[in-house]
Amino acid sequence: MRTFEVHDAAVPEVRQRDEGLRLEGVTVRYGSTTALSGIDLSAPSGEVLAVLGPSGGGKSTLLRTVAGLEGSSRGSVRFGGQDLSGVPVHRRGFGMVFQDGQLFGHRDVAGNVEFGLRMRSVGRRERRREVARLLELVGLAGYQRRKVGELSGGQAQRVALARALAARPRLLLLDEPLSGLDRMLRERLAVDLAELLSDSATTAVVVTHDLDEAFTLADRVAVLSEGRVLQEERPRRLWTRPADEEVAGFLGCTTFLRGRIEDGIASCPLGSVPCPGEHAGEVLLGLRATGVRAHRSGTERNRGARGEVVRRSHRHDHVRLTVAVPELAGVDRLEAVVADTEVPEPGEEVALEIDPAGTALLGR
Ligand SMILES: Nc1ncnc2c1ncn2[C@@H]1O[C@H](COP(=O)(O)OP(=O)(O)OP(=O)(O)O)[C@@H](O)[C@H]1O
Repeated sequence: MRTFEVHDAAVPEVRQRDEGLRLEGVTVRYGSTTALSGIDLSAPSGEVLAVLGPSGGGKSTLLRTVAGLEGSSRGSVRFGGQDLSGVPVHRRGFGMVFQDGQLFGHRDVAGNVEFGLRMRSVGRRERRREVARLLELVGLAGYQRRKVGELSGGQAQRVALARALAARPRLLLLDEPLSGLDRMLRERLAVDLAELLSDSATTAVVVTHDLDEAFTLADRVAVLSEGRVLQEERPRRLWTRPADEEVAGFLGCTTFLRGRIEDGIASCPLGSVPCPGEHAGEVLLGLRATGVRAHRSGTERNRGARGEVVRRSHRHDHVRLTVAVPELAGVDRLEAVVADTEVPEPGEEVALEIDPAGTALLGR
């Protein structure tokens, strides 16, 4: 059985009026499993908060809690200053798109999208125009009369998204909204959706484990793991200044090197990274694969560290290498990238240099 605990904090009503969504101290348990533990999070009015994290971290539970699907909240989930405890799902005025879509099977695509417009008492001609506009937005122009049962999983998900947007909810809750789509469509829709949310100043919470989705859509990103918020930040800042190795690891850093900052430059055995304004001292650098460039030794690009290629794998626009680095203290192997015009063989020696664009400074 699930228990739901909240610790109500006395925030003055005046300050909360335009605050959008605010969670304080939310704890949700399933029997002996604590799915959420003392969550403090907010999505200010008009902003998109992405909640990112590994599988089982509590993302869906968080969304369901905000939606009111978890039963009796007791006051620390608020929207626009209003305490939502006791407010049932259908009275919250929130739009939801969950992974399983949940379309009305007895209505066609237009009937589903139209539903939200009818709720807003939009006239017939305007409804038709709006349905067409929303279907075009989600890449389903002309699908009005298609039966819901004849849609692919990804198409159904897009209809669910159009239906939620049609209702112009005061808060939009999206659970992996683009996960069922192929890469091209996902990228296009993420950009369109970001634009739409921003133009309509919609407040939204997007739950995802996809970094691109989170960073395209969000004004702020929260990293949730094992029911706790590890860090909440503006996307760019989170990307370049993750709090610790766990967050950095989730954001793609695979190698960690000790370095030192002097005069706004962080130096480590692989090279240096400009970091203007950072105070001098020890630092831990997190390197993504794209933060280490490899060159065949014959090209003699630098006098930095060297390593031996252990493995290589072809990606769509570059080749990724696993490189053994006996010279580097504390690191056996690291991931590096190499241009696909100069791919070394396994066993070959490569020179390594740091690419600041793929690095992060931890704990700053
Ligand atoms: N109905 C349930 N009964 C018991 N435990 C549950 C239930 N739903 C979720 N949990 C547990 O709560 C924790 C958080 O689950 P949740 O589904 O919120 O994670 P998630 O981050 O959304 O995962 P995913 O990315 O895999 O969807 C997990 O440990 C999960 O096993």
